[in-house]
Amino acid sequence: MCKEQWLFDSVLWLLPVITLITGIITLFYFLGTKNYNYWTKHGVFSNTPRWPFLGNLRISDLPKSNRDLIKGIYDSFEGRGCGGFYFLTKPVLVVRDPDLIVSILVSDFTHFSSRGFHSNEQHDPLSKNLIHLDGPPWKQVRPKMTAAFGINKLRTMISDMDNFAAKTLEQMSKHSNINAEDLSDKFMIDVVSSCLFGINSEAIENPESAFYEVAKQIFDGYHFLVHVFVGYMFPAVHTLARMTVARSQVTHFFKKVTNENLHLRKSEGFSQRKDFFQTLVSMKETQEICKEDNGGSKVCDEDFIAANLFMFFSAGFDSSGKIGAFIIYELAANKEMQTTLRDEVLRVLEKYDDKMSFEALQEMTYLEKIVAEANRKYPILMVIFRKCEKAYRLPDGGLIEPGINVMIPSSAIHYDPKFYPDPEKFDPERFSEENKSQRHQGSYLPFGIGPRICPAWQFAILELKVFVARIVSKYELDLHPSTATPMRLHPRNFLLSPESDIIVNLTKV
Ligand code: HEM
Repeated sequence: MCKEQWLFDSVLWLLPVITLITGIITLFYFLGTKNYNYWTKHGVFSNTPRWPFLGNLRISDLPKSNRDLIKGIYDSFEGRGCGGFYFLTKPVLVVRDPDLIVSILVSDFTHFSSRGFHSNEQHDPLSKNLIHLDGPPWKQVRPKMTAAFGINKLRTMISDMDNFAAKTLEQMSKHSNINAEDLSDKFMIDVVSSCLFGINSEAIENPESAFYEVAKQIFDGYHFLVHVFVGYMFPAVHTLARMTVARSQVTHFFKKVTNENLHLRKSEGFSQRKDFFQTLVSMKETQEICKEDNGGSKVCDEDFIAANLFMFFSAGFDSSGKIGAFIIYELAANKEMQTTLRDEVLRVLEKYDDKMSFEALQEMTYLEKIVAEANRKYPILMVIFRKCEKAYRLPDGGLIEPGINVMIPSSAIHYDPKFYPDPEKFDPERFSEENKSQRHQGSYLPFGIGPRICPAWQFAILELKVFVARIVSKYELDLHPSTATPMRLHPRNFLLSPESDIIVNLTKV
């Protein structure tokens, strides 16, 4: 074959291959960037993404912790009230301005009443819980559930909380040091199980407590994080992969506990108790609507009770448990603060004959400030999630369409020196009456604000106060040399968590 012929044949062969490769690259580029003008089209500022499919994320972001990733996104809109972010190819509105935060979470709530967590109800019995409900069913069940946390009900729970604090102290007396997260989790598990569900979970006393075992499985690994992330960002993928809120053994456990508790209550006569479990039972009996979809409306059933027992148990023990551990850490790291708190607690308890009561807790104002600052420095949820339900005009004219996800990066706001100078410092005086009165409502968001605020926020504050007050009244706390200082945070956990154990030495006072 002559040279010309060979060249001609090669070009003939190569031409379709080159065309195919060019076509694939063009298609890949087109699909990976076709959404990138979404924010510009809707009049919202955004930073131009560099790579197809990655959106505004960068490869260098991947090793970052969740908290640092959120801070990076927040910082990328410095000087603006909000900005359009491309999370991979998905447009998400990120809000910075406290005025706009208050509008979205409070005054214009009707546009943003949904959280946007996806669930696969047909094959996930635990999905019908308050955190995952949106739209009319959420509006219908939320006030009934919140009523179980009214201030008069909370007052009656304090003696129960204090009994568990006494059991905690008894366990502590057997050891010279403690694992703060373990201790705090066990206290919160027993308090939530008893006060809300009338169940004795025996987490503090019984090393083989089934509730403690299942609690560890709920947030162990990344099951919940992946479920929330994929469901929020890519609901279709979530449905296709039949993702569930919890692993199957956890689902089985809460269904079984619900069934047993229902039988027990039936045998006792339902009207005996007035706790949260009873609220759920009443909602089942009055056939409250808890879901509306294409298949019509669904009423509260036994799965609805199991789903909310699961979610209130999980949300209840883990968030408060972590804050309890962070407070112990801060007290052990700061002896002066610890002594001031102990003096206050002992003085007030003496006045009330060592009886823990709502009034006594109210007089512990330094404790109040410490709990508030712990919730500032350790914003457990890191982000408040919303989904736009009704088209919304931003103050500068930008349009937010229904279906668009909204993220309020509370952890980054809590570390913005504009709101909290020297943000790494644990400083209870940020919550003096004077400082509190000057703070913008939209810059302190540990529990959210507005109609979708954490329904149990006062319950959480009370249990934390009882736990911390009793411990400092009996023990001097010092950090064990094995505890990392400064504290390192877990890079990937769904909730803000310490990376390693917080071990604290105990000395009786
Ligand atoms: C220090 C402890 C706690 C913190 C920091 C915390 C924080 C939060 C936050 C930030 C939200 C989202 C609010 C929003 O989207 O606007 C939330 C919602 C929720 N929390 Fe808490 N929480 C705590 C304790 C508890 C406890 C003890 C329970 C139950 C016993 C609980 C149950 C819930 C539930 C069910 C929701 C969903 C409410 C809804 O969607 O209507 N939380 N919490």
